[in-house]
Amino acid sequence: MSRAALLSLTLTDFRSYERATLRPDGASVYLFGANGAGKTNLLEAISLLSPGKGLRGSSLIEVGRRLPGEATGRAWAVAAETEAPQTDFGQDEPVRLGTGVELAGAARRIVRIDGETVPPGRLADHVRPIWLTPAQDRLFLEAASERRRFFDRLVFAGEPAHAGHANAYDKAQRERMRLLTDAAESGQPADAVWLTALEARLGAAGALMANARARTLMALQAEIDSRGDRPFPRARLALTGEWEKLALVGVEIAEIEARLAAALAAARPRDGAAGRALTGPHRGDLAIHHVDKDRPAAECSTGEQKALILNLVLAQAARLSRAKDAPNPILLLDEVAAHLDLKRRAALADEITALGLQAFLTGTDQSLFDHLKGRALGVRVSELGLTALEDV
Ligand SMILES: Nc1ncnc2c1ncn2[C@@H]1O[C@H](COP(=O)(O)OP(=O)(O)OP(=O)(O)O)[C@@H](O)[C@H]1O
Repeated sequence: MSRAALLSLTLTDFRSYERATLRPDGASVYLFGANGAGKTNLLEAISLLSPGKGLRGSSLIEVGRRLPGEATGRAWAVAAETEAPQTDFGQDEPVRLGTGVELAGAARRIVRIDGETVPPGRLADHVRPIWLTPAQDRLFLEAASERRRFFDRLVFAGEPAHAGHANAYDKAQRERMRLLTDAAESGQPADAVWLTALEARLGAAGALMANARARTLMALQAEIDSRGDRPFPRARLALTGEWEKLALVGVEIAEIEARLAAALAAARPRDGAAGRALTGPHRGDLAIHHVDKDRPAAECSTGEQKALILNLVLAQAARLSRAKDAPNPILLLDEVAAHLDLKRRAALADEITALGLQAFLTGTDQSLFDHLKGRALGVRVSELGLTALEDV
């Protein structure tokens, strides 16, 4: 597989943009401009070239352009061209990707690849964005669910099937809880056959989730440990969930599946009374330890935490950039450079270049990207729109 980088990006009625086009032609891009100029909006548009709600987790109606006072956003579109995979027979024409809604207020977005409407999951065949945003500055203060979500995105970038398993798990979980809470409220027993079928589904999807997380964790840890002389803090990672722990010690997936289904069956009365399932892969946490400081990440400074998480993202990007059968990840780094000291900023620029990755970075000041000059496309974002510098 080739770099699978973006050649062009066009936004129509997306957030603050009536229409804007960016032509990175496969290069990395740094976007600079005043607060509120529209830098993050561009990264968000790229993040929507993958299944899900993008880097802000917004609903579809929020992203359509709205003038002040308008209640509903317009119909919007994000279109991109990516490099076609390099095959033994050479390189094909660029792939055309598109997403958006055709009617304002539509509940589902449409995804098209080369003009054909496809399920959003197919985007992962072409683009795999991984992002780091200011929202993740609070990662270690937030509930475990935020860290799981963050980690699951990294897992997903390497194993797109993970999202399907997580969705199947959530759906079965909601159905099971509805049965159990209805039974608890009515005093009538729940349909045991139906519950058993749902728990079998939860066992199967949950075991696959736990396994994928464990696999990614081990690969990430190996990647972090193997990358020596760098100015980014090394992390020691752990998954605290009981099902991930089983996967980490090598318990077979069929065994995890059977044990999870049995644990859920045994927990019916307890879960019904609590109104939520008290065991399963929706419960664990990602623990990150700063190796050199020998402290949990939560006890580190804001800058150290940012550098730890960035190092995690870079490790995953480095791993995936070597994968033969998947597109390279595209890094979306929102306001990351401003948190890094000079040495780390230089190292980040060198690493993006050395890995041959396409990255999109934002910051208020052009000088934050001095190390990327000549190696990336600089774009000024202002009320005049996007103005590319000519220094690539
Ligand atoms: N649906 C929308 N329609 C029109 N404008 C929107 C919409 N959603 C957000 N905006 C506008 O987009 C702007 C925010 O853009 P963005 O978050 O990309 O800024 P930024 O350049 O990343 O700023 P900062 O440096 O402060 O992070 C705001 O002015 C906001 O009002």
